[in-house]
Amino acid sequence: MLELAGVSVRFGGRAAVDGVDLEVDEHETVCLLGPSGSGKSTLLRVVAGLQPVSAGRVLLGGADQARVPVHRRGVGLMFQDHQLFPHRDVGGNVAFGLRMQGAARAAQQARVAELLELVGLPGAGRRPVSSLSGGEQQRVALARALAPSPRLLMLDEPLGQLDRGLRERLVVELRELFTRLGTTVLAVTHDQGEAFALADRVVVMREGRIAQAGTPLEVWQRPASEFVARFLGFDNVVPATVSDGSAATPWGEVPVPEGSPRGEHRLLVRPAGVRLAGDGLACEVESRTFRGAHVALRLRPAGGPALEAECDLAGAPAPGERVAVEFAPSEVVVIPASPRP
Ligand SMILES: Nc1ncnc2c1ncn2[C@@H]1O[C@H](COP(=O)(O)OP(=O)(O)OP(=O)(O)O)[C@@H](O)[C@H]1O
Repeated sequence: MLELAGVSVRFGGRAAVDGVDLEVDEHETVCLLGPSGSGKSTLLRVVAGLQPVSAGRVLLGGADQARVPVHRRGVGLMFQDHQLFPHRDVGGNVAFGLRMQGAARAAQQARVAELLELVGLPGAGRRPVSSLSGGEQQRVALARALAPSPRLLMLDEPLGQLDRGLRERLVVELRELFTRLGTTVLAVTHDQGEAFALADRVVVMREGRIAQAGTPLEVWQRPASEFVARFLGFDNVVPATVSDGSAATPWGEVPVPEGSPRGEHRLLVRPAGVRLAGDGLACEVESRTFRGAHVALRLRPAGGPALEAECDLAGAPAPGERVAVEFAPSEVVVIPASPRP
């Protein structure tokens, strides 16, 4: 459906997007994820035709888009601030793309009603936009983007402004909706929770390049680099010398999964793999945070950097207490040393 080949965008001397190759299949939802300034929005604007490339090609349905203007690309756009037209009612907003397409009035009305039904706002066509809550405005913006049946829907921080609870609900709704409609989606977010909940595939960006692409599970289970691991919020990363079955680290010997590459690498231990034990690495509890079903501990070990651990609510040690921990190899990932990213 969408293919980017060697796409670069330079502003002055700096590459905001640097030689990106990316494919999005029909019916697939791909989320671009990355820190601020990593080039996500620029890439989206390139696909939409709002940003010329310095190098590379953009193909939609196999056709080069170099000379195709924005309104002929057949892509739908929904931005963070959803930019509804304040002087039009809900129906007028949703009908916008249909008017642009020159659809007949009756067809517009039928499609608007269908879309409002779809996004959970049946019969809201006459309401003024100003009377809607943030979440409702988001739904209207989505209905407006979907109304002309774009072959590719692009979302830039679609839930950016909303509070967390609402975002978590909407992201589930979006996913269900896209699955049901078979929409092809390219979305941008800097929130990994959102990306992982929404996407069939996530693409982690760093300084204009792809640091890792894979299913949410693949990326979560096997971050390709220390950058990706830390971006996902995993802070237990240390240098390690891996030999058969275990690794020498600043925390002492840590068991590693079978088949881990030997040699000088980085080692990640997910917090769930740092377990309180009768015997093991001596640590002092620096802090504990209740996180619903478990407690997150920050530990100061006798040697090496701080460790994040998880334990049950019952019997969670208090700050200042001394504990011992051992490592569960199933939660250990050896990250092969490689040049950037
Ligand atoms: N029109 C422009 N002129 C000059 N520099 C730009 C322009 N647009 C973007 N940039 C720069 O390109 C880089 C990538 O920006 P971009 O907005 O694509 O990042 P992003 O990953 O979407 O960030 P955010 O999450 O903050 O929106 C940034 O360093 C930005 O300052």
